[in-house]
Amino acid sequence: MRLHFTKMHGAGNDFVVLDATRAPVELTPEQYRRLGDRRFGIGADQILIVEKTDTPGVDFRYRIFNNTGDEVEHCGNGARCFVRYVRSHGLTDKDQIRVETMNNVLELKLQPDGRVTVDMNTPIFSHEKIPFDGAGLTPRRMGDFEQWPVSLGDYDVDLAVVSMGNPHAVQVVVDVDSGVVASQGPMIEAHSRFPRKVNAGFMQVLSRTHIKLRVHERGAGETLACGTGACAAVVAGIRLGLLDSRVDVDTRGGRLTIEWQGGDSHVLMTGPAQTVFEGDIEL
Ligand SMILES: N[C@H](CCC[C@H](N)C(=O)O)C(=O)O
Repeated sequence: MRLHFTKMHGAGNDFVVLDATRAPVELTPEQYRRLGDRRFGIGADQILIVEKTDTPGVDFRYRIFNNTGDEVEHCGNGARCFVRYVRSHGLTDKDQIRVETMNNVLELKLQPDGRVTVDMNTPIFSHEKIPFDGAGLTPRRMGDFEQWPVSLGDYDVDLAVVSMGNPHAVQVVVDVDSGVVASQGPMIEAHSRFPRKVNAGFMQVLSRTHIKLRVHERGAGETLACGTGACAAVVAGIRLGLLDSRVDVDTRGGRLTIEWQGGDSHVLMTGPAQTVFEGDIEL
């Protein structure tokens, strides 16, 4: 099967984007893995599928597959690339579109400076919905939030847990470049207290309006940036009393800006979205 694709990235989190608006794209997990493979395929953290939808008030459907082949609920950096893609491929002439994912509807807006703002909806804190099993743990209360002492064997890590539609465990660390991402990321990702695994975020607070963030992503390993991870880290940092309502997030791939007014307000994420090349692949 010959597939036309577009290679894109949002702050270094990279994607293969496939257009399924004219004909359905139904691939096997092995074929998604091949597309994401940096040696035997194109190479990407995630594969994004653009589909039509007949849901009233919604412009497109947005499906996301990690490069391990599993379909997931959300991808923030991918959402920014999504709107860049549909505009540049003539699938819409709107500057603001609404797209539905597995469990969400997002508003995506192209900004005059070329960046994209995504309304990421409200964060989810219910342990049942994250999902997170905190049974038997005594959380440390900080601000109006909790840090949960999850055991990694011979030591505990203090995790703030939140979902942006996909699960995140955020740890406040003194230095994101101290090696903790490589040593702790895989253990947290696969920890039994996260029944559907989890994206493991490591946040270094530089000021109340500026953090450094590295994320070991569920089903992709460490990525150069994680959009939902940046939202989760800022939401957790605000509730822990460490951050103000608008924060610049420096990731290894670029800068994202996250805004959240607390409560039931929506999280807004603004950042870059770039097309790298187009091509065809024989699967
Ligand atoms: N690895 C994530 C999906 C991609 C999220 C990330 N690339 C983003 O920008 O939000 C998960 O399994 O939930």
